[in-house]
Amino acid sequence: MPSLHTLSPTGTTTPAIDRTPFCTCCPGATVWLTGLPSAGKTTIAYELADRIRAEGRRVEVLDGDELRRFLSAGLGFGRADRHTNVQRIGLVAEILARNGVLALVPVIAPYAESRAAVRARHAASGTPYLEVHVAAPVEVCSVRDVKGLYARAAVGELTGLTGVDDPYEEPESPDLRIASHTESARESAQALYALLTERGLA
Ligand SMILES: Nc1ncnc2c1ncn2[C@@H]1O[C@H](COP(=O)(O)OS(=O)(=O)O)[C@@H](OP(=O)(O)O)[C@H]1O
Ligand SMILES: Nc1ncnc2c1ncn2[C@@H]1O[C@H](COP(=O)(O)OP(=O)(O)O)[C@@H](O)[C@H]1O
Repeated sequence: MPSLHTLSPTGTTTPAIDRTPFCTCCPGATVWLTGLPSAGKTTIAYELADRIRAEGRRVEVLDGDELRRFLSAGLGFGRADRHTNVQRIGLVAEILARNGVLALVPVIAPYAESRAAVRARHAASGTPYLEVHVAAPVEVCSVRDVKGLYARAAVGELTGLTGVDDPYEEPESPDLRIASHTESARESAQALYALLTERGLA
């Protein structure tokens, strides 16, 4: 059953701005979905975004691929560049979240130190932050191989692939760990929705 939300007034004067009524009763938050390539981060983020948007919440998916084309253009996949990428995305997410948006971030973020810095930035501004480990193991991810990266790594066309020949530091105590290899994407999105509800964020 859809939850009850308070709706803001509908504006009529500036057509260029989306004036769709939106829920103002839940605070914004950042939900960072970390995990290996093809673990299911993007699928879960968009599935959840559709559901939450339908309830009148403002929600944005900060898609790693898209952000790397613009915000992080020119960055590679070495440790320093991945850290920079994650900090930049963390900043954007925090700005959105502290302004009432639910920011869903399906980005690998392989280093615990990078993730901790993003969490600390949110804590400093009192902005809710959830870390979700999308935990399909590399054996499953490499079969899914949505973008063909594992196949390219297997024949030596790609090096530095997370989980293959580049590190992935698993979160030790995430707010939620999703077994995205033993359940459907819909079930995974539902588990995350349940956590948001429990924390008063949806
Ligand atoms: N070497 C290597 N390692 C990992 N990932 C790679 C690599 N090369 C390209 N890609 C593709 O880049 C997508 C975005 O990466 P991210 O910005 O999420 O990575 S990171 O957080 O900066 O580590 C990431 O997207 P997802 O597959 O959705 O995770 C990959 O498809
Ligand atoms: N429980 C699940 N959660 C998310 N994706 C799943 C799940 N089960 C199977 N999948 C499939 O796994 C693939 C994950 O791809 P994607 O979401 O692009 O991964 P990532 O963003 O982590 O690289 C998709 O083809 C999706 O349909």
